[in-house]
Amino acid sequence: MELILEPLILPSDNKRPFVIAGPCSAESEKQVMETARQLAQKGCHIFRAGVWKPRTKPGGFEGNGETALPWMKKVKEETGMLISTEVATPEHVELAMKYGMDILWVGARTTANPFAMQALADAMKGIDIPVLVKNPVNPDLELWIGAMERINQAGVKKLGAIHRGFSSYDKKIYRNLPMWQIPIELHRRIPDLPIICDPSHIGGRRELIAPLCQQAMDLGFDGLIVESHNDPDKAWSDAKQQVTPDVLDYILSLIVVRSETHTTEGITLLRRQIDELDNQIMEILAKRMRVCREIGQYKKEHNLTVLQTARYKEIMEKRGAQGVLCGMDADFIVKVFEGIHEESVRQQMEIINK
Ligand SMILES: C=C(O[C@@H]1C=C(C(=O)O)C=C[C@H]1O)C(=O)O
Repeated sequence: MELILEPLILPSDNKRPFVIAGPCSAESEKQVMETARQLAQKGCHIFRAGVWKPRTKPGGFEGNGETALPWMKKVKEETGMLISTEVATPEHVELAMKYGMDILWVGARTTANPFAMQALADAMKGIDIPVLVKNPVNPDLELWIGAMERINQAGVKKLGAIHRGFSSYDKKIYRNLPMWQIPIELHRRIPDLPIICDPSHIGGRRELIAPLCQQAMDLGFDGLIVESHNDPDKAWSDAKQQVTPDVLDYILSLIVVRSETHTTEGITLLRRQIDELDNQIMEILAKRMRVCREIGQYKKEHNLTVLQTARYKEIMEKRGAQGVLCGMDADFIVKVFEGIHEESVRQQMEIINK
């Protein structure tokens, strides 16, 4: 089904990105108000704080719940910022609305559960505020879109998606793997849906926030949601990935925002070159396949197997190394040649079985 969307019009000093900032959790009235005042002073227009916190294991701080909602309301009254929080159950939606929440978001663990999503969507019937849906924890684009469809069917048209990365067992640089190809594909499928990047949850570390914000801008994301705390090292949750309002302001001041639509003469000429080069790649590939078919004919006549592992291995190693010399990633070249080899084997199989 197609999403019926209305534009998300959120306050921002720039066309792009709009920025949502605030602590991971609303810990105390003092912490919420201090962080909010500092953020407002830096020109932030949308405040975030977790009121209900889904934690991996029991026993941790699970948020202050309804107690924190009057603090959020006070942020709005005192600073004029819009307020936003995560909702995971119908009760959360009801309470958030009761205290004047301006934006709701759905967390990754909830998005991953269709029953929870349907219950949330039913509770959202009749509300007219923006709802942002984080990607599910697993890299499943259909599940992400499905969650948004449920909310959209309930009548919520001001929708946005939040890319917060995907869980993996192997922890490498990132807390959650960015797998940028997934939000890129989401944008291709639903071009009018705003996509917001959450560098705090992708990176899991303060130092990664700036490069991730820049990457999101380079890919044309519409907004950012960043965790900011008045005293990050003492945060009750996600201490490592939060920055002070001051640091956040500095990070945002360094971001270069590029435009997607301003096509210049220069880029048109360069794209012509790309078309020409792609034509050459296609011709060369076709030539290579022709030679492979001849090899297939030879194999048929001499009763040889199509797959020649030693030769395949030699090609992969050589091309990988050549790719690196040409400034390309070895894994990328391996993928390209894996694809070429698969097609070459398929074509030879046709010949051998004729
Ligand atoms: C073309 C051949 O057949 C197969 C395809 C290869 C390729 O496309 O480069 C390499 C080895 C074989 O598995 C060959 O044996 O050389």
